[in-house]
Amino acid sequence: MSVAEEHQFSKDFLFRQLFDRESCTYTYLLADINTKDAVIIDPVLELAERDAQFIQQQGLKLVYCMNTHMHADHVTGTGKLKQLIPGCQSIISRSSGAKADILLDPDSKVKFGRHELIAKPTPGHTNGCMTYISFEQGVAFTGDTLLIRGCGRTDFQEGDPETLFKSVHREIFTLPDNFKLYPAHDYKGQTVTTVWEEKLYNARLTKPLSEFIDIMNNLNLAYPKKMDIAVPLNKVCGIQE
Ligand SMILES: N[C@@H](CCC(=O)N[C@@H](CSS)C(=O)NCC(=O)O)C(=O)O
Ligand SMILES: [Fe+2]
Repeated sequence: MSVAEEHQFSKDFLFRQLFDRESCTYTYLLADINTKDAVIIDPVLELAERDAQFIQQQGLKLVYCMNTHMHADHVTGTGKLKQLIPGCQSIISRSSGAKADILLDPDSKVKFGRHELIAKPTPGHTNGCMTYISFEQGVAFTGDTLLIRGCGRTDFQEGDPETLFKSVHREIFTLPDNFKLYPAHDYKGQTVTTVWEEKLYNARLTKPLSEFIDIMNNLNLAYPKKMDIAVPLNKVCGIQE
């Protein structure tokens, strides 16, 4: 497998990767180009107006605001987008413990136009982490479970290294090699990876489980600056009027 053989999006699938410079969060806008039905994954509060404007400019109808997990480092833009775009519904996993219009169970499908995302539980960074997969488009949105050449930390919320390792090996590394992986964050300017690349080059997840656990238990990262504000707000999917 090489970069040239990456899975390509179909012509009626709109994909946009948006970025928040402050929290280094990636937000993804996906849509059915024919029906205009759209979903957004992991929006950021401070950029909700940017996202709403883009959705309006493209003539899209935002049906769902989805979160891969209950974020600890930024406030989700879900609540704000629901105010800006009436009718759109919030989505998160049931196992997150957060409140939302729709709570996803394992293998739940999120449909927009003729497209769909399948929710696969990938706990370990938090209990409620989901990876959203489009098998037709060959793409997975991994949240903080898998980051490019790394992975989400496991030292707060319900983090557990062994659970994360098993989630990735069960749900992500079993996908076809040419599937593209889009994470919720990148701190080095990387934008996308593939299953093949991560199985070969991921600095943490290519290690044996015992070594992985040791790495994760010794990251010594500072807690996210906004954690005390973000977690309670994200428990209700962002700001409420
Ligand atoms: N410095 C940032 C927080 C950075 C951080 O902790 N990132 C998380 C994802 S957001 S919950 C993470 O899992 N990082 C893994 C890693 O290896 O960096 C801030 O203050 O917001
Ligand atoms: Fe996170």
